[in-house]
Amino acid sequence: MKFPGRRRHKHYFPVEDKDPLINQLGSDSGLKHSYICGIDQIVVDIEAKVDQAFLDEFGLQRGMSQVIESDITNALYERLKRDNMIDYEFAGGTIGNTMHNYSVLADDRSVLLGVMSENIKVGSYAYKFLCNTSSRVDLNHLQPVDGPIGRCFTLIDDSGERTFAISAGLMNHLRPESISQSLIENASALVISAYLMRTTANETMTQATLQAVHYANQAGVPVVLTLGTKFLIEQDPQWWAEFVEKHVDILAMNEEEGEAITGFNDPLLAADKALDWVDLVICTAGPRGLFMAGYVDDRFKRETEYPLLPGAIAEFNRYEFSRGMRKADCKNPIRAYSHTAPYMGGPDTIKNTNGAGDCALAAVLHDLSANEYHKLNVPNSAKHEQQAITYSSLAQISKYANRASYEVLVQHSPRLSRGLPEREDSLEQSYWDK
Ligand SMILES: Nc1ncnc2c1ncn2[C@@H]1O[C@H](COP(=O)(O)OP(=O)(O)OP(=O)(O)O)[C@@H](O)[C@H]1O
Ligand SMILES: Nc1nc2c(ncn2[C@@H]2O[C@H](CO)[C@@H](O)[C@H]2O)c(=O)[nH]1
Repeated sequence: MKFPGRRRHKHYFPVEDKDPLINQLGSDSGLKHSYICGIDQIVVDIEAKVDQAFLDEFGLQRGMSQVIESDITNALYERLKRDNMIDYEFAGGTIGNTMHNYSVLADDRSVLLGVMSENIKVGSYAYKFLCNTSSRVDLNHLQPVDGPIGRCFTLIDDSGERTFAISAGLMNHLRPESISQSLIENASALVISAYLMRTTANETMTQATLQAVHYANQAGVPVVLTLGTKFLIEQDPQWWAEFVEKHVDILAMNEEEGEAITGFNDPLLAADKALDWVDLVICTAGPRGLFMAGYVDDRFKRETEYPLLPGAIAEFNRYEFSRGMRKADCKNPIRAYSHTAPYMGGPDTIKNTNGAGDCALAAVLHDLSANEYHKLNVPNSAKHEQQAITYSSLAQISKYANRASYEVLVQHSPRLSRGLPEREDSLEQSYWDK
């Protein structure tokens, strides 16, 4: 587990400089390891720039992620090939991306559950998926299937809006019996997306996911749900709200998905509403940055040193220096919120926004897992007198998440090609000399 950098609010990730025991973490030998576990529909993204006429030609709805039948898939693929429109083909999937990015950021193990073709030809989509996934992502628990993985046509228009057309292949054929109970029970978190509930009668992905969620709920392993796309949630917001309340501990969404599930279009109010159901909320808001909301016990709350912010909840960031806790672990739970603008105000030129939210979630997962890792290896640390679920404060985590998603904005793919720099170029030398 990587604990990079020095702990300063200017920096993006904390290290407990003052705790001598932390030095034990310098050498990795003999340490207990934590990992996170994610489930996904295994897909390769096929990216192309298109216009509205192109979407109309194939009956695709702009901005949506939709599943397409094989006749449309074939026609679409032929057309993209014929006109030489494919920009790149790269491993994708919202949780696949998140696990990859987590492993790159943390330089540590994550486990990805899903299906994989049992016979793989060099150059096939299955081959591409494996080649484009970090070697730190453990793929040994994938369930073999006799057929292709999924394809996700990622069609981007002039305004940067993405339309996803999914050719499912056998991506939804993960079976409940392929989920290892002990693997889930020993994870720091189980990470799922709303897409996993979009299956047809003969597909078993939804049952497999519910099986994993059941194991996690029973064992007290935090279930992290990312909402994927607002269109899915809008179909039955009531069902989603009940599912989240019953089974989910940490909810990640963007502002549109937040509105779909809570009815509030203000990301702060949406995060606040979601806190009625879960312990921690991450709500990304594109160029407006990121909101987080969580609980802290009154005796552990920490006041911010930053200016208090106006908003739908007055001075909402007052306790943003607090580490997040489960509501059930608080004697007197109070709500803490944080907002962070995009890192460096956002890049001058955005190359790609696809997967920026997935990357922000990966950074939050790094912080959660770092807390578990620290607790496993230094259980007597003063740090764990507080039964927190995060290693850092909400303010610190959201900075880190924005820093990580910035990296996606300045590259062409949703998957990080390398970790964050040990020393940020933007910080002056004197900062590092201190
Ligand atoms: N136009 C932008 N300018 C500056 N920063 C941005 C912009 N778009 C995204 N970001 C950064 O990326 C983070 C996540 O973005 P966004 O809200 O678009 O996620 P998302 O819609 O969940 O993305 P995806 O579903 O593709 O993963 C934001 O919190 C912000 O830090
Ligand atoms: N698992 C899954 N991922 C999707 C779906 N639609 C879009 N995505 C992924 O979302 C990612 C961006 O967040 C892309 O890399 C896509 O692969 C879907 O239906 N299921």
